[in-house]
Amino acid sequence: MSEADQLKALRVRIDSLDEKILELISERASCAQEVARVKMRSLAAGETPVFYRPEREAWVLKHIMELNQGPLDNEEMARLFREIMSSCLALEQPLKIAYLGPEGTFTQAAALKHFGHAVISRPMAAIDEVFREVAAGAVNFGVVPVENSTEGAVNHTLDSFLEHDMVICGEVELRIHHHLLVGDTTKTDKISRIYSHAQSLAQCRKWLDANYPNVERVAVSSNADAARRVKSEWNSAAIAGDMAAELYGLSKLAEKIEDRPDNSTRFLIIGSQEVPPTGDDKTSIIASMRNKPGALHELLVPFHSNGIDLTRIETRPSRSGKWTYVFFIDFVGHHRDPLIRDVLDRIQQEAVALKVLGSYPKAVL
Ligand SMILES: C=C(O[C@@H]1C=C(C(=O)O)C=C[C@H]1O)C(=O)O
Repeated sequence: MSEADQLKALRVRIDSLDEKILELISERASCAQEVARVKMRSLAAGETPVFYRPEREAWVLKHIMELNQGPLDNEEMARLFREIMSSCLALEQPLKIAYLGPEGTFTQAAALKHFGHAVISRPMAAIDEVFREVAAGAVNFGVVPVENSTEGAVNHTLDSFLEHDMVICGEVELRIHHHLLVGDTTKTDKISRIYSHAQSLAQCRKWLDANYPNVERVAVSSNADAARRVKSEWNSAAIAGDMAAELYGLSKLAEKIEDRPDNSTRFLIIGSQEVPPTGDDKTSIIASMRNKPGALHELLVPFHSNGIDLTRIETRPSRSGKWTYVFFIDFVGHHRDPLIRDVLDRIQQEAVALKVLGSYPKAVL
């Protein structure tokens, strides 16, 4: 067979597969619509339906990854299913998501990675505003950064948990690649100012020291904001990610300039919905202890004696007294697991205050 004939035959096959995929996706979407009808029918008076089920979505993605035999890798396949589920859920109810904006931030990328693209996403000017928007019920969920593998905790987010009653419903992890971006009119040999968010400047500190030691580094409210400023200034550059580069039509003078190649940020999904166990969950708590010797030890012993895996511990000033602290702790397990309940009961006896921020499926993607 000639090359042209072979290609023709393959394209006929692809067309027929696409038709089958189309039919199957439509059938799947109809099932999701039916799920919505069933949920509506069994609603008690005054009750609002819950369409979004993070624990179910985590299971679907994991199931797909287990079944997948290639040639697409697991992450790629799960990403496709993530989008199918997002569109199916939007038929039931399009989710409204507030995120730390403006458009083009890594937090927006995290929101889309977690929920897929079929959501209504609203950029907020500050982390606290995301919390307030969720608390006011103006959106279903919020997305905020909580820690970076190079720079550590995002304190604004931790402190916001002290001020708002919020449930953590999920987590997302995103590899963060930073680029040095310039506009069409930038004179690249005359750059005298580099804009970015303070976290991003810190994540690229060594690269900047080596390549632009004498250039002023200006911290702005987000790296998308940095990218926007560069558009109209011939002597400045921005450090930002792909989304911001695309959004503001900037080009990359240098790519992947983060000091650590595994630079990642973890984001939290905040809302008001408790998530049932999936068998592969994490829990976040805030505990404040009496200000006495051995307080931290007392807090940690119950975890150790029950063999619970702590994934993170962070300390912040409590704001209720000078030199008193609260501990933010993440660990593996769900607060409904009997073992975890036992640990929490033991901590409760020693702590001045204990707040379970939420149990949620471990990030799948
Ligand atoms: C279909 C459902 O509702 C939503 C859509 C899902 C999907 O498309 O697979 C999964 C969970 C829910 O977020 C359901 O509850 O099963």
